[in-house]
Amino acid sequence: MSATLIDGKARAARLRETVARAAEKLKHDEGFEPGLAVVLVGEDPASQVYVASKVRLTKECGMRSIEHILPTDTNQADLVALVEKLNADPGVDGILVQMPLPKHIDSDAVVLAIDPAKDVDGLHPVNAGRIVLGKPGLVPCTPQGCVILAKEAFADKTGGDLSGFDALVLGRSILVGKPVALLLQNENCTVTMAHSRTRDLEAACRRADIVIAAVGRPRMVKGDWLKPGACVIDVGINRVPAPEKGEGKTRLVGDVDFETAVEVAGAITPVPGGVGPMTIACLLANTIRAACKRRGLAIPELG
Ligand SMILES: NC(=O)C1=CN([C@@H]2O[C@H](COP(=O)(O)OP(=O)(O)OC[C@H]3O[C@@H](n4cnc5c(N)ncnc54)[C@H](OP(=O)(O)O)[C@@H]3O)[C@@H](O)[C@H]2O)C=CC1
Ligand SMILES: Nc1nc(=O)c2c([nH]1)NC[C@@H]1CN(c3ccc(C(=O)N[C@@H](CCC(=O)O)C(=O)O)cc3)C=[N+]21
Repeated sequence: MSATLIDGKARAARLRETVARAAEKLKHDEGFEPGLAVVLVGEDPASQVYVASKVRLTKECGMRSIEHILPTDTNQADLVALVEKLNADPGVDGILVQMPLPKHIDSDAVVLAIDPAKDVDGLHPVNAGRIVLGKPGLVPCTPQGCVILAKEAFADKTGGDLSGFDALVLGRSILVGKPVALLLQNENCTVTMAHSRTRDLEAACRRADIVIAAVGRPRMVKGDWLKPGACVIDVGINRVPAPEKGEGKTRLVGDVDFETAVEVAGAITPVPGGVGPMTIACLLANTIRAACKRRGLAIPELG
């Protein structure tokens, strides 16, 4: 049996369409364009690619993109000063500081400087706390994307309701693992969080109806670790050598061994074309939400 592919690229395009419609309505009814500020420090090539697609898609959705590209040797005080300037700028609705930051900068301090109302990455402790409490707030983009894709996989069976399913989250980072585990609990899943000290990872995986893999280890999760029919959301973005494409060439693979997993899973996200595009679409959706909330406007349903 071969799993159904969960098409993150198509799902993200649909979400961006609703974002574009909401942006157009804000422009027409309220006379403003939501603005997203992206801050990139240094010249990490992967980060440059992500920032470029964020900028392009922000504009495509009819929103304003404000880019700040800073040299690697930017000091922490200058970066925090820029964040504070963006906090105070009424034309800026969302602020994203691309991670990872250069080693000499304390990224916690930078995230803490972001106004929680403009924290479209959902990384500020205030927004992290809101997820823990199950209260509305800005939800981190990748975890949000994972839940949307899991719901998509169960659309036919349960109408997208995830209640009662056993979910295994592999990885416990602040950016992905922890928040996705909390979101799944808020969706009434029974959640297990696994990490590098988990004793029997394979057995934990085999019990799960939903597996979220966010470890950063290329193709770690094998097909025979999965319960037949499981829904597999592969967050991993790993660039590996691809000599078959030519000398020095690389390709992207996930944290799941797609070839064996696709034979056992019921539904699976590909890499690329799975969670990655959802992350950016959710960022744009968060920008609309932040723009409305800050101005006391009703937050539109974005799907
Ligand atoms: N698609 C997207 O939009 C995004 C993709 N990513 C990708 O997702 C992946 C994870 O990212 P991120 O959460 O930031 O990574 P981190 O490196 O911050 O966290 C990795 C987690 O995996 C756990 N882990 C590492 N090795 C093992 C192992 N052998 N067995 C079990 N658990 C292990 C770690 O455990 P411990 O805590 O014990 O150390 C840790 O909790 C990466 O490939 C990244 O590129 C990330 C963000 C967005
Ligand atoms: N403050 C902050 N917020 C983030 O959300 C954040 C970050 N820093 N740092 C790095 C990670 C990584 N990340 C991705 C976004 C899009 C794709 C994406 O669109 N991927 C495409 C392929 C892209 C390619 O070909 O390289 C895909 O999977 O189809 C991947 C990864 C966001 N992150």
